[in-house]
Amino acid sequence: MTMDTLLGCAGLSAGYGSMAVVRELDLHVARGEVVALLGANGAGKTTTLLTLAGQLPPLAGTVLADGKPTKAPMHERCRTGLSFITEERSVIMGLTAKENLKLAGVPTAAATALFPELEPVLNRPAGLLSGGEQQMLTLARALARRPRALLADELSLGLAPIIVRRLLTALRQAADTDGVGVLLVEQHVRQALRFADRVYVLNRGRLVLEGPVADVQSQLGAIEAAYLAGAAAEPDRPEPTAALATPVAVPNGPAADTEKEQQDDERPPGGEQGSRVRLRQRLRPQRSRRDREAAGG
Ligand SMILES: Nc1ncnc2c1ncn2[C@@H]1O[C@H](COP(=O)(O)OP(=O)(O)OP(=O)(O)O)[C@@H](O)[C@H]1O
Repeated sequence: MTMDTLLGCAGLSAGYGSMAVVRELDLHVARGEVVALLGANGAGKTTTLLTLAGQLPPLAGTVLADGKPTKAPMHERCRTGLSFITEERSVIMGLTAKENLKLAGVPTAAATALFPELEPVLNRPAGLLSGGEQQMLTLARALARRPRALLADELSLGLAPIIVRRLLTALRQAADTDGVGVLLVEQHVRQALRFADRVYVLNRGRLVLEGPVADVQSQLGAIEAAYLAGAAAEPDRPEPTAALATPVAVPNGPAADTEKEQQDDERPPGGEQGSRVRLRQRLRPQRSRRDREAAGG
């Protein structure tokens, strides 16, 4: 961790009631970094983001903001430069795109400067926008407020690869140009790794791998096989740490459009409906309206 650390955690256990689903997690995101948090369905990614955002209290350990421990709730964190895009679409469907921006206090010009694609649809109800346009609106709303740190949970759920690239490009630019620190949970693993600087991989709530993307590229095949593809479907199998001892070469580097990657990109992200239902359930008792508005970016 450096002076530039915007958000992170040390020895964090997180979960629901007294049940920890994330254990002993150390993680940090520095200014200008895009960091990918990966893991199979149920690995604890959303729980981690909720806890880092101040939405769930930690069961143990410390959440860090600007390198210092914090217990501030999410609405306070949002006032001091945090933005959290949850996996639920957070635009208000009955309002136009322009009204959604106005409600968030974001000038239309600032949003269209980030996403010129929104210009022709500004007067359309958000509910009639495509999924990609809705997420551009969400991201424009979040980035136009110039956050210092941004948590994004499956921003590209269910979207076409070309839109995923567009959204991730915008995040990368925000990191490069404005120094935003981005922590990204993404189902499109290979896409995410093209844009990320570093990666953390969770398996059943525990960190099993971390490092710069360049260092873990060679292990990507093993990581996918061990933690990202079948792990959720086979919850009782032994911890597959041995798989990582034998790095599997990935024939094409991150910039190549391989057939495998194409398949990865085209694959419908798993557990969409389940994730959304769970998110709603876990937030219902705790989420105030103010939090929801803040979370929307
Ligand atoms: N409100 C809740 N109460 C109890 N357990 C929960 C609650 N929400 C989630 N869980 C459990 O916590 C574990 C981690 O879930 P989490 O949603 O953080 O994983 P994830 O990696 O984000 O998965 P996904 O990719 O499916 O969104 C899972 O076993 C899940 O069933």
